[in-house]
Amino acid sequence: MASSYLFQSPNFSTNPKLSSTPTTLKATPSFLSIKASSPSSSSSSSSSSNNTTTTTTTTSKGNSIRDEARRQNLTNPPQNQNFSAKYVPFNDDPANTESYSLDEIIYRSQSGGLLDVQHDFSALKEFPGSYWRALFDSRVGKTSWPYGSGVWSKKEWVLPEISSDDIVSAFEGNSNLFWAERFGKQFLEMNELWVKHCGISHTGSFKDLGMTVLVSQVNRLIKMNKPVVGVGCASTGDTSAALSAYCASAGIPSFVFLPANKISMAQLVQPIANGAYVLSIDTDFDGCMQLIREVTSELPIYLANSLNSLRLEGQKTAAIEILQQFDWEVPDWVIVPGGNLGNIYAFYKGFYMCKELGLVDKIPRLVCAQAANANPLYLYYKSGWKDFKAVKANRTFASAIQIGDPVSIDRAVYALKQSNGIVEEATEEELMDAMAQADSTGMFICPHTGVALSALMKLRKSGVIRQTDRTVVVSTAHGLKFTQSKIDYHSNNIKDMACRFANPPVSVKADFGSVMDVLKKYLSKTPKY
Ligand SMILES: Cc1ncc(COP(=O)(O)O)c(C=O)c1O
Ligand SMILES: N[C@@H](CCOP(=O)(O)O)C(=O)O
Repeated sequence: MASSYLFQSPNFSTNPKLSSTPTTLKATPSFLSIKASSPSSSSSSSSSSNNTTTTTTTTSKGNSIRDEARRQNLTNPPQNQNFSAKYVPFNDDPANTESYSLDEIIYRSQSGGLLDVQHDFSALKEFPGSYWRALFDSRVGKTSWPYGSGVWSKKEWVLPEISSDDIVSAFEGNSNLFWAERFGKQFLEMNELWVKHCGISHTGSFKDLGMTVLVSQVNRLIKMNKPVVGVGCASTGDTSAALSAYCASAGIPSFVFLPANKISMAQLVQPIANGAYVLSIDTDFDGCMQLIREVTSELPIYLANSLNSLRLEGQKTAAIEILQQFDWEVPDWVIVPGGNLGNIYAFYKGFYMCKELGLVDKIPRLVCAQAANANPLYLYYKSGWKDFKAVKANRTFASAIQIGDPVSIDRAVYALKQSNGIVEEATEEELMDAMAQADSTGMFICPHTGVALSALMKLRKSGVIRQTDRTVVVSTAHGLKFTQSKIDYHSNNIKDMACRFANPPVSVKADFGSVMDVLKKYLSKTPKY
């Protein structure tokens, strides 16, 4: 290893106040050797792979699913050996031959532009679309390693060359495509409204999909003795939660830069609990992003934000999953809340690959929905794509998308242009009302999904999205991460907001008469079902 550093572990006081626990800790250069691992445990079987030893848990039958995968030679099925992928400059002149192995540590092209993971389509095209559909369908709901994961069930299209032994997975993906029957009918007069619940996931957001890929590749790099001592990110909460969980699972150190007091308590506690080295920095997300870019260019800490195109390889599988869940029928619209703007491109890429490789014959139109308080893409779109300006992102209840200078702006513009897409925005009142309305129909969504639903309501009202259009709203995080925003709303405790759908609890004395009085009053006003 070229150079390595030992970072002091977070040293929290015994009775810490959560808001003050992440502290600025000193990094002390020293030597640290990280042992790459498979998520592993103590017992019986062990094997050698490259230069490290992997120990795996045994099942009652004596074999772990990892062992079983090796035994069945699923680790590198012979038909996969022709598939490959490499980094190329994003959306560059096809005549440019610049490319890099995925085993290189590189985030930008020679010209400073974004990179993209390019798959060898000619090898993938040797198999017809029907082959891929059948293969992917055959893996859903299974426990075979690693294909039981919604991401790794598409391994050949994600990281075709990684050994299954190196994969770090929580069997993420395969998330619910929820038929939002009541919301669709009641508020939009639509029968075909679906919510892709990417937030019902291991760490409660869609970030798990990308992070399993990135951390798996890091695990491989460490096994190859590449100079990596840990993985780092700037975060509005969800990226750091996913990063710390996957790193903890693999025994790899993680470093997270959080904007102080700008993320929810539930999100803050996730990396703390998973043992990440957490820096709470007195700036906003864009400031943290700038810092992590500088730090990762100086220290052998691998960058985990979506600037790193590996992440998008995992995230794109949510798009493939949507098609799969509709039996390979293509919806008319897919609406995605946007912040750093990697995900909108990931969705485009997933749909594009399915079309290009013959699984479907078209792609849906994409909508990217932004909070009006952090809307650089929306403003760019409204200028006719003439004038991009980063903005200072203002506070929004959709705190995970409080981003003013998105790193993937070029990817987002490309995805929207290629899909005849649209950008919409939602004010604070609109997004909070939409979240409350959705919750009142049995969902429990995050404010970002409120942004996407609010965009849908506007597009329905203007007639752009029609009553019969099959529409998928991507729900990006679990509502339980954002309970404070719901508490504020339902307590009517938000300045300058009517909170029209607030449903505050009723305080009542602990006697039968008082309880009966309030119930009778309520029932006399409530419509009968
Ligand atoms: C919950 C949630 N929704 C939406 C987004 C936006 O995704 P992207 O940054 O890829 O645009 C993020 C992160 O940015 C997020 O954490
Ligand atoms: N919402 C994100 C912001 C960073 O986005 P990334 O996809 O570039 O990591 C977060 O949760 O941190």
